[in-house]
Amino acid sequence: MESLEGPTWLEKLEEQLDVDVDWMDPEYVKNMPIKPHDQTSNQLLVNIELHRASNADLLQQTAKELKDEGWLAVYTRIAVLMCKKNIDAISGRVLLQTLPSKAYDTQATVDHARLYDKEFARAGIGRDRYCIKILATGPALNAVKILSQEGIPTLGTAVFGLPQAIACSQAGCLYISPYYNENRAHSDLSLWPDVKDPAKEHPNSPRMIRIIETYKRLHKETGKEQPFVKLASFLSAKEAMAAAEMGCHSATISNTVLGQLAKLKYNISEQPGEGVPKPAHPYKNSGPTPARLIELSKTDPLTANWDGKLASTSIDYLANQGAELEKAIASDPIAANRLTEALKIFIGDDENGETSSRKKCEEAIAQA
Ligand SMILES: O=C(CO)[C@@H](O)[C@H](O)[C@H](O)[C@H](O)COP(=O)(O)O
Repeated sequence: MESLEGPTWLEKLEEQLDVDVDWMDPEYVKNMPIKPHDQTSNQLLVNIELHRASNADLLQQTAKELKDEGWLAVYTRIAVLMCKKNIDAISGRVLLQTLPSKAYDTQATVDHARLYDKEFARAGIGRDRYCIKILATGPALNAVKILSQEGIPTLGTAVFGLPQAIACSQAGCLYISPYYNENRAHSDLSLWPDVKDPAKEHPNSPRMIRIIETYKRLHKETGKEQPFVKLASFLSAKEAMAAAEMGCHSATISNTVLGQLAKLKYNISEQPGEGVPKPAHPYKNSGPTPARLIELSKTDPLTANWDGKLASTSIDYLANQGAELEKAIASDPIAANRLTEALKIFIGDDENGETSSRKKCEEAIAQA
């Protein structure tokens, strides 16, 4: 008979890394079985909240206040106020993303992040309780460089390979979010590599391990802080467990996968591998890659005939508006295609993402 004692997968995972909630509904967040660290989001998730009946009055009020400043002012203020509803239910930061439609425009990205900063300050949320998600393109990471100098915390997102991760370190990101699965796999499961032992068999694990090993090395060699790896885009509970074993600092997990993790009883004999209890700091005195995963970093199942060469940490990926990063992304079909798809999905259409939110805010302004 199944034991009622012992932790759930979710409780076990929280012992090994920081669990974050990738969902903004305040009712959900405050009723979670564990207190999450960060509350992340993206344009799809903000758009869902914006359309909830429970936020209709807040939207109309915000539109009234800011009707002369345009839709982005309304969007930014209400997104911050929707995050504020969760701030007491989490122990860490709330995260909002700059516009995906401006992912190749440095100045527009700087301006939008500064606007978030202003709105967070107005809402009484300090720089230690929020973080701005920025798409990891060459021009947008140049925006991060400016924002880092101003003390605005950032997360480089939609990271699909080592060059983007190194560029995020050079720009001064606090976090990065590599996507374990490509965005399209969430709606087309034929694109999902649903393997038995994700840490070892998921084709993206080698890239994750290379990023973590590179940050550990850079931390040791330079003494400089490196971004913490917050893995995103999971499709199953076992993938989230794999994030801990691979050595990620945190995992941002959708309400669906969090629900699965909370239902499963943890039994080590059924796990292919196991993470270690979370260290005080991910890179200071960090342990090695687990022995059973060590060979992975020499492979790249996502690249046919991979030459085994690691992206160099001495290249300045940010110079000339991020020209070297753009070159590196263009030469890696996986990173290039997945980044293009992520942008397309976040920009969205009449029903989803930035485009739908813009329409909703413009309608609210018209009625104000
Ligand atoms: O990157 C973060 C958090 O930093 C996530 O919100 C990330 O956008 C998502 O996990 C992925 O994009 C997958 O989300 P979705 O396409 O299912 O909404």
